[in-house]
Amino acid sequence: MMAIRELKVCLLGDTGVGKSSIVCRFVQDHFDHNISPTIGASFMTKTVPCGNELHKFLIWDTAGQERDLSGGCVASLELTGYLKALVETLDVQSRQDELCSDRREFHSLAPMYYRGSAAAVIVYDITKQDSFYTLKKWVKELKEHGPENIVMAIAGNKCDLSDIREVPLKDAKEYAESIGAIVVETSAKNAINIEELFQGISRQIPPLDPHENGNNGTIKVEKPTMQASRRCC
Ligand SMILES: Nc1nc2c(ncn2[C@@H]2O[C@H](COP(=O)(O)OP(=O)(O)OP(=O)(O)O)[C@@H](O)[C@H]2O)c(=O)[nH]1
Repeated sequence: MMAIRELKVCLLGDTGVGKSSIVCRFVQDHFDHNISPTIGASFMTKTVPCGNELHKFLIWDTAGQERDLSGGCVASLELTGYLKALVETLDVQSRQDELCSDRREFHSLAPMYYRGSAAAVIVYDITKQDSFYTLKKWVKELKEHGPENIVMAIAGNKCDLSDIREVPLKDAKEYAESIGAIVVETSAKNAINIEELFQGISRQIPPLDPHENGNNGTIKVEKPTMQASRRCC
């Protein structure tokens, strides 16, 4: 018998750094050169074994670019039944209505995605120094407003393009160490370190107390399963 734990994870970072591509590679082992920019946010799940537990990642992929939410709301509200339940819990619907009418920028929505998250994957593009500055802004925001014990994982994506790199790995490692984050260079395109990124997160999540009897939001299941809740591309 294994305990299944639901872990909310959000992806944050500049537009075009590859957040959706990382999720798509992790959940579906697929890469799309023509992937569309995210509007609002998208949601997927994947369950992976971790020691004596199963970690069911509830992954929120957020939009990196500020957009007019009057369009974004439509996409964001095309939700699965499961997601609807989650959204009701978070009271996202009423907040989105409010935000749509105000046409505020998407960053106002970000707290809904990192609130209650066990982990945040903050992504930058190793070929774009600016995306590393944006990453630092996200870290600052998480430190100030995010959950207290949130696991932070930094992904330096597009490492297949290291010949045009602008951000040295050393800089990312030093920064990650200074904030107590995991860091890994990834390539969603070439499937490099994507599994390892999420395994690293799993390892940072303290195991459940074996004496607890499943009344802490966990479910006992017979066998490990892998699943994706919907297509991302
Ligand atoms: N070479 C290379 N290109 C990548 C990689 N990951 C993503 N891309 C490309 O980068 C572009 C942006 O990828 P997305 O996954 O949409 O980026 P995003 O961060 O989700 O962007 P927003 O939705 O705007 O926030 C697409 O053309 C991808 O094909 C990678 O590892 N290597």
